Amino acid sequence: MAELENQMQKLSMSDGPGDSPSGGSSYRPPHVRRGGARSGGRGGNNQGFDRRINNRGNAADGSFFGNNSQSSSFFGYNNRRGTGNNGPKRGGAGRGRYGRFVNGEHIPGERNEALELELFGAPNDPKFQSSGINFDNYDDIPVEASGKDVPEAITEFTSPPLADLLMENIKLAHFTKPTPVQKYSIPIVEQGRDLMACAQTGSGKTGGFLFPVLSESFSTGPADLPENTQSSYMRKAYPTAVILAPTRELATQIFDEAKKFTYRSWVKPCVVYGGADIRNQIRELERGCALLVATPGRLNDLLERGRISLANVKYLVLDEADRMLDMGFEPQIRHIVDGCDMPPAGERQTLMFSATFPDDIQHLARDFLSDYIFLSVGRVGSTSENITQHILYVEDMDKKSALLDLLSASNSGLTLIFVETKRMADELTDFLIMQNFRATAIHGDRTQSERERALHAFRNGRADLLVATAVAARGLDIPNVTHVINYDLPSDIDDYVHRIGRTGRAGNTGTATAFFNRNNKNIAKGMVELLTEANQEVPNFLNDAIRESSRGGGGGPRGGRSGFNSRSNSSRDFRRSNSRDNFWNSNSRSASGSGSGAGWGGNNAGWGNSTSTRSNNSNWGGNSGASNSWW
Ligand SMILES: Nc1ncnc2c1ncn2[C@@H]1O[C@H](COP(=O)(O)OP(=O)(O)OP(=O)(O)O)[C@@H](O)[C@H]1O
Repeated sequence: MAELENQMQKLSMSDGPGDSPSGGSSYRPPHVRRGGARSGGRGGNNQGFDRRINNRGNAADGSFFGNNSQSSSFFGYNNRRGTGNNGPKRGGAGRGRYGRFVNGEHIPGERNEALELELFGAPNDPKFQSSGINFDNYDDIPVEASGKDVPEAITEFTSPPLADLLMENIKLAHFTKPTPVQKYSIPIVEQGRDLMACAQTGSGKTGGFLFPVLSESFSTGPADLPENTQSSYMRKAYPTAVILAPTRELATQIFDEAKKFTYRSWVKPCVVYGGADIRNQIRELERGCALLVATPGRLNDLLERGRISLANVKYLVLDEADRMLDMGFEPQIRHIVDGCDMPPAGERQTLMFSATFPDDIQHLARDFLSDYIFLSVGRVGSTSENITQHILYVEDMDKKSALLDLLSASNSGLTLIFVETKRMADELTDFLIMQNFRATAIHGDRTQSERERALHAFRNGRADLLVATAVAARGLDIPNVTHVINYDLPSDIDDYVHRIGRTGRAGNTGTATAFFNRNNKNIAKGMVELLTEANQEVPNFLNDAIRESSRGGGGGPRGGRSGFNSRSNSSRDFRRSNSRDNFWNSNSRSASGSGSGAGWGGNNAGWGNSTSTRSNNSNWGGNSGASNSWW
């Protein structure tokens, strides 16, 4: 990484005159600077980590292209995973590992060493994310929790409030203490409240919803099946918890996390997503499903086929809700929440999690959440200081050379390269392979098995470069990603936040480099705000670009949802801005460090009015369409 930092210095903006907006800080390709010698690929052995080879399904090295990673990620270990040489007997890793809930008591399944190794890894196994040197710094991030009667945060993982079995599983995962979002979410959910939580990328939001939901489920056991269910000729799944996620990869990843923390419990997790064989998913659902992770489209499909009922749902989690709406899942989500048999807000608990919450998404919360607590760890949409950000001025035609320079300077860890189009992802991957780099690609035009193989290769380090479109921007937690390169910047600053958040996770450090030029003027302002806030260097050309934009200099598309040239305005709970409701005279907590949650505001005077505001929510689904243009 130090070498990379040095190389960054060499790519300094003051290299010489150019045609950047500031007139003197453009990137100079190597062939101009030093006579055209191109840097060779890391590894330099052209092992053919090629999407074309992937397409042929023809294992060049026989190690990963040939295997069917799909089966391991979807079916779960209880029926497909190999038993290995020293593996368990049939039934050891199979159904015997599940616990039971008998007469109000949770009886955990047997322990199984081989399965534990598979789920939790050996200590220091690089395939499993371990917390980094800056993990404790999360405690310094200011936390604000607003809403009525915000519960006191916990400071440690303890039982109570967490169920004993969950504590054991948390220990197996080598988690020693909760992250800020977990410190708050655990008591909030335990007390039956709804939650909208915003915390920086890589700061443990998945545990933030899984821990309390599982802990409660372990303690309360399965819900009774609704009446008349036995008469159906089809076996339906009646999950108690439903987690919606925008992409198949993220759904799979949440499922994998759920497998860890449900280990030996009565809670059987399942995952369903599009692009995979629905019959296999149905078969798996028929074996029972207490916690369902799903992408909205596939869940709708299964609901329409009568394979799932939502009548027993106690917990609904919307992970990366803003992205789901961006992707056009709005009608499906509304149908799932409002048009089927799910209990209404107030009778279920609803949790929304993301690192960014634009205002329009916060308004959505009015429809889905009831009397919720808004939690923000740091400023909404901020980036982690664990990520060192570099912005280089690079014209489009010089990007390939600049990329080669960067790659030749970094020789450890995995690098994720974001581009805007699927075509560009393929083109750049081909280019990198030609340069002897071990690259693969992930984007929406690849088949599901190709996408899974690409991710698998990247996770295992067999391909150390992954060229990706926005499909990989959200939520993916891949250990040892040390560098994220925005070869093409996104047009929405929130997308930039999520993309660079693939590095610098769980207290680890990482580097993010972006190629900026006139076409990206629309996010210059947002970037300056982000960089300043995260104590990063702000190059002059960004300020020049802002000035040029404000003079109406044109160029580049308009900004994303956040609006032209600016970041999302949602730095806090949007209900606060509704001063007529007198909403925020109420009880909030603001804390950092110990999470002790000193009172903020401190009086409850506002709740007469705010209660009436919330009571409108009982009509959600009825009039919300009219009042909320987002839908
Ligand atoms: N309490 C903890 N102690 C140590 N590591 C943790 C803890 N909680 C989560 N982690 C690890 O931190 C990493 C990031 O967690 P997670 O993927 O939940 O982040 P996130 O906030 O959801 O990120 P994103 O916004 O990108 O989705 C994971 O590898 C997870 O295993």
